[in-house]
Amino acid sequence: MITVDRVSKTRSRTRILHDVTFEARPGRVTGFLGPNGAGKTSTLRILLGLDRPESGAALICGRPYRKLDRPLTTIGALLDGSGAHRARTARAHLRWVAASNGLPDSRADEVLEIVGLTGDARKRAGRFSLGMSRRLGLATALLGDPEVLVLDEPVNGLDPVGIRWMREFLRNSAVQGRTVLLSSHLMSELAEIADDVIVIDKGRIVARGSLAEVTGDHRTLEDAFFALTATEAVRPW
Ligand SMILES: Nc1ncnc2c1ncn2[C@@H]1O[C@H](COP(=O)(O)OP(=O)(O)OP(=O)(O)O)[C@@H](O)[C@H]1O
Repeated sequence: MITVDRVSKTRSRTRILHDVTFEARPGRVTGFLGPNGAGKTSTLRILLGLDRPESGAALICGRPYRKLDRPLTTIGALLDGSGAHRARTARAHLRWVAASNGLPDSRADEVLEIVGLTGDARKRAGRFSLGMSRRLGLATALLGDPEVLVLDEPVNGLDPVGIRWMREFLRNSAVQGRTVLLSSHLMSELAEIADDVIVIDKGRIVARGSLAEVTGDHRTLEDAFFALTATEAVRPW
């Protein structure tokens, strides 16, 4: 369970988050949708303890990130990149992160298998393609078998096979009872995968609810989004 309660943040004298409030529940994929610069990454960074809110609270299973004991066992996060040093092999990276959270070495091979990287365990992270790096990042997030997964733009740059794999993986994670929160500016992608949707625009939550509730009477989530944010769709020539 993720609870974000009236989180505000100012950067360079500009308020970038205004009383951001939402929940992401177990067993559901929650899509965090907004245009470039809306405040998605800033919100996720606060949730993951990488930044502090000015006011309000972002809680994971009832606690702020910094109060979690062995955080990897509660929450796994995928931000940009795999987080691995280029010269380290995939397995060495995973063993190093596992050790830092008191997890056994054997977990490294287990998560490599889950993400389909068993055959690349001895390859250096610097030689991984974008799709492989994304899988390695996900493997790292899964080390502690966490009940919450947070992913920032997880399908960005992936090919159709990678997108489908990621979509199925996230759906299965929710079916297993995990809380899955993913950010995206890709509306059609979110409509494919999300049970619940939170829409953020210019640092404010402008809609939240099930996919059907947020889509409302509009034909698609994209149409609903443009109506909610009153953004002029860029017309083709
Ligand atoms: N370090 C910083 N200093 C000043 N402003 C910042 C900083 N980081 C982010 N911002 C501003 O905060 C706002 C929200 O940025 P954020 O990266 O959270 O958006 P986003 O929704 O994740 O966008 P994108 O889809 O492009 O990743 C933007 O206006 C951005 O310019």
